[in-house]
Amino acid sequence: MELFKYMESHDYEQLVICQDKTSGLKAIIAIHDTTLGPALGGTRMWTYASEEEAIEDALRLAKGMTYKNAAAGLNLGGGKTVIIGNPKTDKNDEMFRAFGRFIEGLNGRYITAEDVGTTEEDMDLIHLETDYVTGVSAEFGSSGNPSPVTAFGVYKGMKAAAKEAFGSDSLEGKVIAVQGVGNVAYTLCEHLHEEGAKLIVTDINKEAVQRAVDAFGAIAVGTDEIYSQEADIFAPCALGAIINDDTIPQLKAKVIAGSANNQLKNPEHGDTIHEMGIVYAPDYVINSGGVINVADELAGYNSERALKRVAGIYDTIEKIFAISKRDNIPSYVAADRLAEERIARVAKSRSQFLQNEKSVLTQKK
Ligand SMILES: NC(=O)C1=CN([C@@H]2O[C@H](COP(=O)(O)OP(=O)(O)OC[C@H]3O[C@@H](n4cnc5c(N)ncnc54)[C@H](O)[C@@H]3O)[C@@H](O)[C@H]2O)C=CC1
Ligand SMILES: CC(C)CC(=O)C(=O)O
Repeated sequence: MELFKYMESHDYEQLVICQDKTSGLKAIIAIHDTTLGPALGGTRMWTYASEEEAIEDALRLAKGMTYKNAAAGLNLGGGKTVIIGNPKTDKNDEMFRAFGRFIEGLNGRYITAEDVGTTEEDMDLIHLETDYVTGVSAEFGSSGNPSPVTAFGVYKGMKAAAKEAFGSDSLEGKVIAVQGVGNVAYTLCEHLHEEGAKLIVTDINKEAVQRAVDAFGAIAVGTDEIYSQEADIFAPCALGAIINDDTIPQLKAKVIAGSANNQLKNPEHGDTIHEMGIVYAPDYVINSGGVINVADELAGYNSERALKRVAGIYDTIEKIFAISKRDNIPSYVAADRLAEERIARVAKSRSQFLQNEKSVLTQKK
């Protein structure tokens, strides 16, 4: 990859490579855009096939956070970290403390939280070294693990998508195929089951599948069979790039609404499902509940306020469908437009000169 060329073409601000030999930390912090405020985005720990793949993932996910935070109406920019390693075997306390010190060194340009492979306990270790971390334990007056709130937001967004597709937002009796029943999807299934939806689930983890079968009477299917189920709604809650040339022809669902980041393999796949009449709830909008929740910590966490804001994902999704219809564009383009227009408006409103202690006018002769 030609790094500067890539960063320039996607408007990235900064890439920080952090290593600590003692703990084995190998982290990449990507900051995409801080027009709206400091960059907030989680830390992912994953085994990457190469360093290049890890850098690409950090950059891609950071840009996604810029759009997610902007569309959610947060005064925050976009960033993300990936730590290279196996979250089951390669973690140690010193690693997260060392990482916390690197974050502290950025002096508030980047604030972290949980993502795939990291936990509340990891955030608590980071918190020993910096205040620029959210999703830490409730005992520190914080919001804790964001996954249940992400799930609540996905549930609300799915209802808005159901209204668009079926004329009613009731999920009672709807057949919903859920891909991956991990942290977010398990709580999502709780909401769906409570409302009377019929669940079909898959996961590479057999225990996770069994848990959903036992708790919700879900029907278990193989990982390759989930796309072709006779379902009303497909809820991707595991991996990215699962809407692609192979899977689209198999889909029978009229709605795609799930928590996974970067669901469209390429933008063209968003065009194809739009042309097929499938109602797609853009990923970074429907899954923004977690970041809305952790962002609330920055103002002193208030769970009632945060949940009310997360419930607003329903309205944001409705607004995106309205833009999509008005401008005759796919919903993913409508979401991008919403985010980009907000960033452009704020950039313009902040462009006038403001005197501060570094200004030429205040420098002592
Ligand atoms: N946790 C959160 O608050 C947020 C999560 N997300 C996204 O939502 C998705 C799920 O996140 P979590 O539930 O936190 O992760 P998780 O790791 O707890 O759950 C993911 C599940 O997917 C399963 N899985 C992996 N590969 C699979 C495959 N090929 N087929 C079927 N299942 C497979 C895993 O075994 C696991 O049970 C991720 O894409 C994440 O980036 C997005 C926003 C916030
Ligand atoms: C809790 C969030 C900060 C996690 C995140 O990075 C995301 O929404 O993808």
